[in-house]
Parts: sequence; C-alpha cells; structure tokens
Amino acid sequence: MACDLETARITSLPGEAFYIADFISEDEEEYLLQKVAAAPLPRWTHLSHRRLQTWPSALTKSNTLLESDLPPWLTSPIIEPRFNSLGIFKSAPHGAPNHVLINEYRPGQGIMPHEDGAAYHPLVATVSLGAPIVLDIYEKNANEKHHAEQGGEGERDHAHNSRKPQFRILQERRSLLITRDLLYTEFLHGIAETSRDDDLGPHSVCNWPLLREKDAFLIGGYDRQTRTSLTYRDVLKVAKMGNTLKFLGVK
Ligand SMILES: O=C(O)CCC(=O)C(=O)O
Ligand SMILES: [Fe+2]
Repeated sequence: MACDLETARITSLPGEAFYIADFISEDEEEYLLQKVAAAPLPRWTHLSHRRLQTWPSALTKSNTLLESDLPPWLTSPIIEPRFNSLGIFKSAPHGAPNHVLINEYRPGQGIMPHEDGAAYHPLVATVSLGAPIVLDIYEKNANEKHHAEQGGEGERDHAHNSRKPQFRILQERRSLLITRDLLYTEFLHGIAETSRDDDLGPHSVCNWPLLREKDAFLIGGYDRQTRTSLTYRDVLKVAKMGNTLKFLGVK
C-alpha cells in the first residue's frame, strides 16, 4: 500500500484524484464481503440497476444525518488506522467519514452519470470489492453547471446514455479511489450498464500507471462480475440524537 497520497495521485485528471491498488488484503476483502452479505435483507434498497445499503442510516429529507456511529467492521481497519494515517479526511468538517453507501453491481448493472451533491463535503473515498469496474467521468454541460449553481441537493441523475466519458478510471478489487474538489463539484461520474468493459489500455485508462495488475487488462477488456463498493463520505449536517429526542418531546 502506498504510504503517502502524493505517490497515488492520478496526474492526468483535472482536480484531485488518487488511486491506491491493494488498499486492503484478500482476507479483509473476504471479511467485508461477508459482513455486507450478512446484513439483514431490509438493509438493502433495491433500485432498478443495482442494490444499495446505507450506513449508519439514510439522510433525512433535509439531507441531515442523525448522529450514530458507523459499525466497527466499516471503521476498522479502513478509517482507523488507514484513512487517518493518510490524512484523507483531515480537512473535512468532521475530520472523518460519518456515512457509507454500499453499492452492489451485477454484470449489466451500473449507475447513470450523476453528481453526489451538496449534502456531503466534496470528497469520496471508495473501496472496491469482488471484481474490477470502470468509473466514467463526464464534464458537466452548461445546463448541468447551471443546475449546480442553483444549489441542487443530493444525488441527481443525468440521463445521457449516448454521452462519451472524458476520462475512465479502472478500479481493481481491493483498491481505494479518492475523488475530491473540482472532480467532485465540476464533473459527473457513472458506471456503464454493460456486462463487459472493453478498450482498456494506457491510452484510455487514466490511472493505468497506478494499476496493480496491468498485464491482466492488456488484452483490452474483461467480463464483469459482481462488484461491491464502499463509498465513504462526510455528511455536512448532523443532528445529535439527544436534540432530536428533545425536539420530539422525549425525556
Ligand atoms: O460504486 C461506485 O463506485 C460509485 C457509486 C456512486 O457513485 C454513488 O453511490 O454515488
Ligand atoms: Fe456517486
């Protein structure tokens, strides 16, 4: 694992992005996949093209997180010690992530180009499990820039199926991808709904020099397998449970 962020920088991207291959071990990956699978079924939200778990809970309508700890299996060793020793969230308002979305994509599934929005500090740290996947990065068009200026809240889908990505990031299993600042605020990201990622190589994959297993991808593509992501973020608005109970008149 790289021990400082600078060596992990994806230099060909605008804004700030970092890629660390082998961020977790094979044993840690297996343990995390077991914990995701062991969550009770109501934990899953079923969307048309993927399913998702939200920890510790979904945000309220006003994008507020009711304060609650993340479970230990999402905290250790990913946040403590690894994120902390890399200083990943040190400039975020809470100094650490307080929210994790877990997305599972089967072959053929994906997520439309979107932005994560104003509910979060503009930094996402994604741990990939199970299989590789390509994250596509799109520049916002004028209309989308305008929307952002209007202060759109939360995740917004931008349905442009024929649109070509400006950059492609290949996320290997057990890797960490960090995207922040301009890349968070001025670009959209998405995952193609396909059962195969093709045309891969140094000419098309912007983090190619940082991959662990370049040789495996030199043949140009791979068939998708189930890939699970843990996306760590800092939700800006947090309501203390005590205050919430007071507000509800509970003593
Ligand atoms: O699975 C991923 O890597 C991306 C997920 C994502 O964009 C999101 O949950 O907002
Ligand atoms: Fe997203």
